Amino acid sequence: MFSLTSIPSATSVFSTYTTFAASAMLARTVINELRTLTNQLVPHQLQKELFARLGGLLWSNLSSHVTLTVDEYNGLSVNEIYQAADTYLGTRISTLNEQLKVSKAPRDNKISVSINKGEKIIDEFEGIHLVWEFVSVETQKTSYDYETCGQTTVTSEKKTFRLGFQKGFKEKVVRAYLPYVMERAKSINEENKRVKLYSLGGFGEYEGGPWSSIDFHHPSTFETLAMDEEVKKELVDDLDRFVKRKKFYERVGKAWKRGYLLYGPPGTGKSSLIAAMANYLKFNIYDLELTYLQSNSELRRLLVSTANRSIIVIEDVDCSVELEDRGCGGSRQNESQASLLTTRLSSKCLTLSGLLNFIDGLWSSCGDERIIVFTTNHKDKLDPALLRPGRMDKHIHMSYCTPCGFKTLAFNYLQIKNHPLFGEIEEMIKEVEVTPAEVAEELMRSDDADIALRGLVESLRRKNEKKFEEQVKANEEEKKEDDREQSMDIEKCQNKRVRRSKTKRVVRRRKCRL
Ligand SMILES: Nc1ncnc2c1ncn2[C@@H]1O[C@H](COP(=O)(O)OP(=O)(O)OP(=O)(O)O)[C@@H](O)[C@H]1O
Ligand SMILES: [Mg+2]
Repeated sequence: MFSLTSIPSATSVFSTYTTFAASAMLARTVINELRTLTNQLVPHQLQKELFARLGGLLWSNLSSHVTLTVDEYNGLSVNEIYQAADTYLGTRISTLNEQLKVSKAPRDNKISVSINKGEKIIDEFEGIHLVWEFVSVETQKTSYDYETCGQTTVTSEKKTFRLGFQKGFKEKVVRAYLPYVMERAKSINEENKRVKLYSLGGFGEYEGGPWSSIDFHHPSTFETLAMDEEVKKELVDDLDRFVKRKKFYERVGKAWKRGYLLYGPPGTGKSSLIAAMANYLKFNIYDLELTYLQSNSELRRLLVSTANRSIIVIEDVDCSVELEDRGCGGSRQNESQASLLTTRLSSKCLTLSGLLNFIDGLWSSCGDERIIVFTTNHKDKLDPALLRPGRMDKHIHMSYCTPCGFKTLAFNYLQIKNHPLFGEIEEMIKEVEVTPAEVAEELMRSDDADIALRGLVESLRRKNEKKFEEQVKANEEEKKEDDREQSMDIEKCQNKRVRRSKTKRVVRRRKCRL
């Protein structure tokens, strides 16, 4: 991965010092002193020149130091240390670096800055002074091209980072500093990561496996989500705790997995909440359509090919599988029919709780964090086994819009925190069942807050009237039903009375005969 080159010591400006540590300390002190002094007296351009020369002088003259060479490629495979260094050093560029490169990938949001050939970056780690240098060597290869029947010249660039430090720290640099650089690079990459949406089927970039992906640009975040503030905070805390608990899950011997069941009427934000979770954690989303599945082995293959730090989503779980007891073994005969769920195309039984067990077994062996989310509009239709405690870790109810939710939406869509119509709207929202999606639709109708809010008041009023009419109708129906039952009762009573009087007459006649 990297090679070690010992550079022989040359005549040192610090030759009076016998230990490397002492000379390094002195060097640092001198540099710092000079830095303070020159900051006050010497112009910036001159400073750079001075430090470049002094740095070079010190490094080449220290009694002994080591240079680690980190090539971009290790044979045919990429060198992860090179990649990590490239990412990490992007954050260590100082005002003294002047030869910089900038780049931006087509779908990236950020411009990345890196050092150019020959530039040096100074770093400090637990008292070790380190100098990184970027080296790039262009090589030209001439070969015979059979297509053009002539010579072609291919230019390739061999990129390397050289890391110099005092020899005595070799162990510490390899064992502590480089892992630190890799760890930092990982979190920088996570911060800049683009979330991807993976689906089964044929859209997006096909990456060789069963999933194809597209960049996920859903704008939903926890700030824009209209939901009970307490539930929201609880969920964010739960996610934070979950991602930090690798050791805990290892200790208790459980798969590092968290399951959420989101339930509520259409348009209350279940899918938006999943998007907010993915954006918050920077986890990719895998949209698992159970109806596509042909067999359990296919399910296994799909789950195995999902990457770690991801959210597996099974939407509308009450509809994505058919309820059947066809093809199930004897042991399943006792289970309620509702708990037997088979995929449409499969003749094998697959219960959702079984699916969870299956996932547990699979993921406990790979040790990476996964989240699984089920959504449904009808919690009551779900497999009771799935609702048992311990199956899904959290059940989250996405409700109709609340006054508080309305304020969040008004801020999202109109950037307002108050308005004379707010009071009236909040009162109406308490009375009417309106989804956040419906409120959002009204608020989107105009950029003018007055117009948009008046439109919302109107639509809430219409909804209220409709609700009132429906209520009146329902009351009338109920009354009709009551009347019908009452008249049936009267009829029954009359018939009974007739029967009873007939019986009495018969009894009287019998008595008379006696
Ligand atoms: N709670 C919410 N907060 C913010 N916006 C919301 C919320 N609920 C719905 N919306 C808006 O309505 C649109 C539809 O919502 P979404 O798809 O998240 O609802 P859903 O509950 O998943 O519905 P379904 O059950 O039909 O899948 C969203 O794109 C968003 O603009
Ligand atoms: Mg949805």
